[in-house]
Order: sequence, then structure tokens, then C-alpha cells
Amino acid sequence: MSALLSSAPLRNPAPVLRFAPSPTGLIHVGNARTALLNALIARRAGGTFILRFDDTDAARSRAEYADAIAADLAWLGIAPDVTVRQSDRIADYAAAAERLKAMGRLYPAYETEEELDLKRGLQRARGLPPVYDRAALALLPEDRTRLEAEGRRPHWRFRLDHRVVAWDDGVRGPQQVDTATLSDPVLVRADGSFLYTLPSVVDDLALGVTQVIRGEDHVTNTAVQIEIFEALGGPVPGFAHHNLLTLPSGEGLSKRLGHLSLSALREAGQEALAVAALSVLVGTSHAVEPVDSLDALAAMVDLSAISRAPARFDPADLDALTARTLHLMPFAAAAARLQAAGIESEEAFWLAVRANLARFEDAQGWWEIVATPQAGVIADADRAFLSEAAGLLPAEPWDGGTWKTWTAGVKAATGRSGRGLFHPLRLALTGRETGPELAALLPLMGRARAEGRLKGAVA
Ligand SMILES: Nc1ncnc2c1ncn2[C@@H]1O[C@H](COP(=O)(O)OP(=O)(O)OP(=O)(O)O)[C@@H](O)[C@H]1O
Repeated sequence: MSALLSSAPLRNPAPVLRFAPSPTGLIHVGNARTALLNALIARRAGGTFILRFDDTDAARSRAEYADAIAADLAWLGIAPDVTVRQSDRIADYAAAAERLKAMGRLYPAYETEEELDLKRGLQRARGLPPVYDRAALALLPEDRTRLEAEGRRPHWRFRLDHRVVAWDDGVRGPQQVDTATLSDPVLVRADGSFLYTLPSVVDDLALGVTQVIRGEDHVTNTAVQIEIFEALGGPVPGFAHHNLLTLPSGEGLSKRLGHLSLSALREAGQEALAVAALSVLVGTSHAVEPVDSLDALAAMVDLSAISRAPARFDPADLDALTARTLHLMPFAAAAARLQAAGIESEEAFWLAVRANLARFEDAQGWWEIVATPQAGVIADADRAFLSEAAGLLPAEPWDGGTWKTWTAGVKAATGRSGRGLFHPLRLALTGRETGPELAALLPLMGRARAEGRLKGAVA
């Protein structure tokens, strides 16, 4: 291959996406929407999914929340290809800040919070937008020396270009923000710590992020960050801002208040795939449906199908979706969990019971019925009938046709049919009024157990 060809840029480089939560609480279904959209698009395209903890706010960030977020993502089935912590990368942010200072794009400002509040109050009173007036840009070196001698430490603001920043948003279509309508954002606090804005850009550049998918709470940040990407030499990734999820009441979700946290839904027995499907599909033009794998959900992701309005996430919808997810679940997906619950079952057991489960843990009860000694329920009036039926049980081996053959024989011998035939058999064999097809359960139970129960023994 010629040198020219081998150095030609790839036409479709694999995408690099990231989910960047602040570890300040337990992640909720809204955060899961962002995480899943990024992870599933990366998975579908054979790209890279990065988990980045935005933990520069030392006062609010906690290592145990970062661990809990990683565990929640693992529960959803998302394994990041790369995990980074912003607290490990402060030197890079400081270097970027120095570059911006050298270009005249990052300038010191000395106003206190109270002074800024006062300015904003006066602007509002005059009917003006509360945009920072850039007074600090007019300070002379001697002004700064005086302010610092008074004990003031500067915070640092990014000098916006005051131009129209445009991008083609993956969800919202063409977007424009005139940065002249915004305050120059503070990138570095007076104590030297970094706000979210600059580290996020520095990391996206360092990690080669090609596409940023995040909630629409970040739309204004995007205009500012595009200016920073460009000031630092680019490239600028693509952006997509999805709608936010809310509580059923319409109230916003908060990590801090523990709203609809993934860990609470997990503890309530909801299926991870059901939580994932509802988090991704609610508030889109796609119907909410159960899926049998994350790959199936990945195939449904379509950023252009996401609506603009916030979407209500109703946990009541999850109960039905969890059940429907279990009804589709292949044995391969259930096997390890069954084993962890002490259920040493074959595929036949899972296929027999899954359509009757509302929660995964319900499988336990059916396993006990199939595989452990139980007393059936026998009405006095049915005792003789059941004993006769026991005598008609065919010899093993049993298969899916045994139930039909046997009950046809019982019907012929006893003259019973319909409910009078089947209901006492079900009660005696399982102890329950309803449940999986007995044709599937009977071979799992085996002859000795079935015969014992029909005769009123604990078997
Ligand atoms: N209600 C929501 N619906 C959808 N996405 C959300 C929602 N809230 C946050 N996100 C997205 O989750 C990602 C992680 O954000 P972040 O950790 O800042 O969460 P947050 O819930 O906004 O946090 P905090 O309450 O701590 O400010 C962001 O991309 C953000 O847009």
C-alpha cells in the first residue's frame, strides 16, 4: 500500500462517546437515558464508550457515589471501555487555562457574589438582561494589584467571541446561540478549582470524543464550549441534546433528592432491560416495547425520533414492562441468575414458567413446586377422583405430550371434563389456582412427585 493511501483519513472513524455524571448522588432514570443513548450508539457502531466522572467539585463529589454509578451501569449491562476521573486530570486543565490566558481569552475578575448580585439586580430594574458587564476587562494592572492587596483573589472568566455559534444538533436540528447574550462564563473559581465547563472540553479533546449526547439542560453550555473547543484548536465534536425525563407529576428529577434512582428500581425487583427500554424509548415517537437484549434496544435508538418536550417517567408503567421483559427473556440471559438463586434448572423449566412471572424472584416459587416436596391442595369431594387419576399416570419417560395423553385417559375413565377435570388436578399438583401450562410442568415434576401429591402426600 502506498504511503499516501495508508495515511488517508478514515472516512468513517469509529465514534467515541461518553457519559459524564457528577458523582454527587445516585443516578436516576434521566441519567440512565443519557448513559444508554451514548453507550448503545457506541455499541452499535463498534465505537468506544467512556465513563467520565465529573468530580472536580470536591465538596459534593464522593467516591462511593462513583462506585454506585459504575455498579448501576453494570446492572443496566453497560461496561465502559474507558473510565476516567476528572480529579486525576487537574494538571491538564491548568495547562489549558494557561493557554487561554496567554491568548487573552481567560481574564481575572474580582467581584464578590454580593457585588455580582447587586449588578444583576440593577440590570433587571432597568429592564436589561442580567449579563456580566465585563467590568473586569477594563481593569488596569495597578487596579489588580490594589484589589489583590485588599486580599481579593480573582476568579477567571472566558472572554466569549460575541458571535452566533451554530451547530446541527442530532436531536434538535440546526441551532444558533448568540454568545453576546451570555455572561462570560467563570471557568476557574477564586480558590483555583475548575467549574465543569473547561475540564469537559479538555477531556473531550484528549479522549477524542466525536459525539456528545446529553440532556437539553446543556444547550447553552454547548455554545460556550464550542467557542472553547475552537480556542483550544478543536476539533469540535457533534452535539445532540435530548429531552429530560421528569417524575409523573412533571417535577424535574434530582440526584440529590434520590428521585427514581436505578438502585431503588433494582431493589424493587424491576428488570434492568425494562428500566433501560423505558428510559430510552419514553418521550420518543417509538412505542415503548420490551426487548430481549441491549443489542435489540440499540437497534431501536434513533436520535431524530426523540421529542422536544420533557417526558414523564411513570414507575407504574415499569411493572408491566418488567413482566413482559421476563416473558421474552431467553434462558441464556436467565441462567446465571437462576443459579445464583439456587435454582439448578434446565432450559425447560425457564421456558415453562417465564410467562407467569411478574418479577424474576417469582421463579423461586415455581422451582419449589417443581423440585421440592410440597403438599397439593385437595378438596374432600375430589379425593377419590384424584386417587383414580394417580393410578392412570403413565410410565416414564415423560415429555410435553404426557399431560394430554394422561388427562384424556382420566377423562375417559372418570367422565369428568373441563374445569371439573383440570382444576382439581392443577390444585393437587401445584397447590395453586393458576400457573404455567401443566403440560410443561408435569415432566419437570416427574412421576413419583405427581403421584404422591395426587394421593395427598407431601411429595
Ligand atoms: N432529568 C433528566 N433527564 C434526562 N437526562 C438528564 C436528566 N438530568 C440529568 N440528565 C443528564 O445526565 C447527564 C449527567 O448529568 P449530571 O451528573 O450533571 O446529572 P444531574 O442529574 O443533572 O446532576 P445534579 O442534580 O447533580 O446536577 C447529563 O448529560 C445530563 O444532561
